[in-house]
Amino acid sequence: MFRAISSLRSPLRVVLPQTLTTSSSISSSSLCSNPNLLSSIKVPFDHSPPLIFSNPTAPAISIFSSPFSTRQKNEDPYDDDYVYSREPKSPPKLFVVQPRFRPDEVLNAKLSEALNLAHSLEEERDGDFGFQFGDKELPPHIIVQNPASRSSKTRADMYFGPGTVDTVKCHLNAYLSEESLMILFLLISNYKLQRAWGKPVLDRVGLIIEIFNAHAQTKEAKLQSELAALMYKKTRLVRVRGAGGRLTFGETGEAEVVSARGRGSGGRGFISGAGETELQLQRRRILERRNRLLTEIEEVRRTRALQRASRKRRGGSEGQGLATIAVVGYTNAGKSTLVSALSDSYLYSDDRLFATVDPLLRNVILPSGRKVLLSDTVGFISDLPVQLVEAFHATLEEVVEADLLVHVIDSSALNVDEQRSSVLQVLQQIGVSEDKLQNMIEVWNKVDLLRENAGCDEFVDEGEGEDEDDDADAEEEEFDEEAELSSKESLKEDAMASGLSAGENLEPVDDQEDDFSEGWETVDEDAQQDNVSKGLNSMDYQQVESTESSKIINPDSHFQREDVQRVETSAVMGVGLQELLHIIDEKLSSKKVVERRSVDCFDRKWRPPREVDAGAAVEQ
Ligand SMILES: Nc1nc2c(ncn2[C@@H]2O[C@H](COP(=O)(O)OP(=O)(O)OP(=O)(O)O)[C@@H](O)[C@H]2O)c(=O)[nH]1
Ligand SMILES: [Mg+2]
Repeated sequence: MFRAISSLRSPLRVVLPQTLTTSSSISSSSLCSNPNLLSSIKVPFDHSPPLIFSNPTAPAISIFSSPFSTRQKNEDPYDDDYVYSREPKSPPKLFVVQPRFRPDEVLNAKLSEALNLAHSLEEERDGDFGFQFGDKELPPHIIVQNPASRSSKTRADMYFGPGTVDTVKCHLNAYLSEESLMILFLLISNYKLQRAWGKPVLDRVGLIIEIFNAHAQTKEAKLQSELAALMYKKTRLVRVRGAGGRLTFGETGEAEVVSARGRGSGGRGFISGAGETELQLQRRRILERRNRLLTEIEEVRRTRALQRASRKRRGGSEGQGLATIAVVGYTNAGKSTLVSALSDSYLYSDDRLFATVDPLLRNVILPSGRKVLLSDTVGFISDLPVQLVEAFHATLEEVVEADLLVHVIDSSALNVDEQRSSVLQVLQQIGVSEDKLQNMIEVWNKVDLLRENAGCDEFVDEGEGEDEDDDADAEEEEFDEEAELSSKESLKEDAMASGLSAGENLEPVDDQEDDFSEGWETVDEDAQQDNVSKGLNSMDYQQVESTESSKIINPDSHFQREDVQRVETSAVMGVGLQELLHIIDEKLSSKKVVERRSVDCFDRKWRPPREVDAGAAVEQ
């Protein structure tokens, strides 16, 4: 069977406009004074509606909104919506600031991913997105000098040197309206940059978490995304020592003490505490909400465990357990498309990154007649935010507990090696056993694009799909986790209500002893000046190092094993699917299948990998 490849929708491929790649060499003064220069830089952007903050009725929780600017003094601290919400119908405008990397292939891969991430942020409505992904214009972007080059002009507090800060500001003023947001990749968000640029600054981690929030549909995914957003927010609360040494909170320098909570008069005419500061208030609320979310997520986790056990008991036609195969891989590798093709069912797939946030199970009948479950799950990304890994505990446990893993790799990706190694690292870090990693099947997907690039317009379909009877018998079964959860909801709500009314799980806040500022990021401008001479602060280095290192980790160094079974597929063309099903069949029936065992993968604190190669090539 012949099929034309040209009919396929190819994934987003970013071609860097020449004007952009040279933009970092434009001095800020010449840029600001020369309008022609500005207009020569291609900044495509539509006039989509502006972001609206603080809509108290909107259910979506956003980390975009700043606690500094949207704090409502009289809000009910126990109101679930106290964490600032935004209007879900308004996808934010983003402007991407991409530090330059060498060589150009690395820069292209990083920029492509950055733009794709920024592009992917859109609220899902009624199970659909407002725009076709391919119809959207790329967000405006600029490439700037990489601060990791540690030039003498680099400022520890601003991350970038003053020239770069000014250049970016000129672009922002020229292209973005007041409501627009900006995203800054590869570094921590920084309130001083926010102040300098007059825009909220969001880092890559924050954007990824925000995309999860926007794309989550089921209750489970929403809970976990919100938890990740909360934890991200918590680490971004800052206290600043401003002029005169006075401690203030956030960019606007609001007064620190905001309530009398924590003051103990004891009726004896003296004050024993200084009151609750804005930081303490914000942190206390985050912790309270976190505890409530954790309670609900724990319930989800228990329900999932029960469902797994019941699936296991139900068994297949020959008495074996109903095996679960987790389909894992980098985001956009084609996992959902593959699961759809194998199970002859429909799963949402799109070029948007993190199109799938809610895990789904599909029935598949293997060539031997054995029935198994394919689990389509959330995609990974390099330097996966720790907040997400920790919050998505319940979802990732499905991967850890699966009988077999199928790793889908986008063989046409610019940075395919980096993507592959990132996934392997995440799998290791969430607690997948070494045996399971060895037994994993590697699916090199999108081979049609490789062949397309090699100049072939068509290729022979190897006949997969001709024997459609096998698949036709595959009874589609979607495990509606929501429905199964609903029967438990009343119980859960009762438990939560009683727990909260009894004050359990809430941190005490009555005494001065409970100093909620402990462990908070305190920015002391004097101390920061010391860091200027040393270059960037340690957090900045960590971010940069981990990002730069991710491109140079040799994926083959640790995972190159002769027995790793690889199969080439094109999920959209139906190529390689039968071969894959046969391999799954063999693996499950052979003794190689690793015994299911419970691994508590989150006992230890997960941290992003830090492999650094001295050969990292960064522009100096
Ligand atoms: N050309 C080509 N495109 C493919 C193939 N498989 C998937 N795609 C496309 O790649 C894009 C991403 O596919 P998905 O199935 O959503 O990828 P995913 O891994 O589930 O992505 P996330 O859920 O976002 O992690 C979609 O536009 C698919 O149509 C393939 O074999 N060839
Ligand atoms: Mg998917």
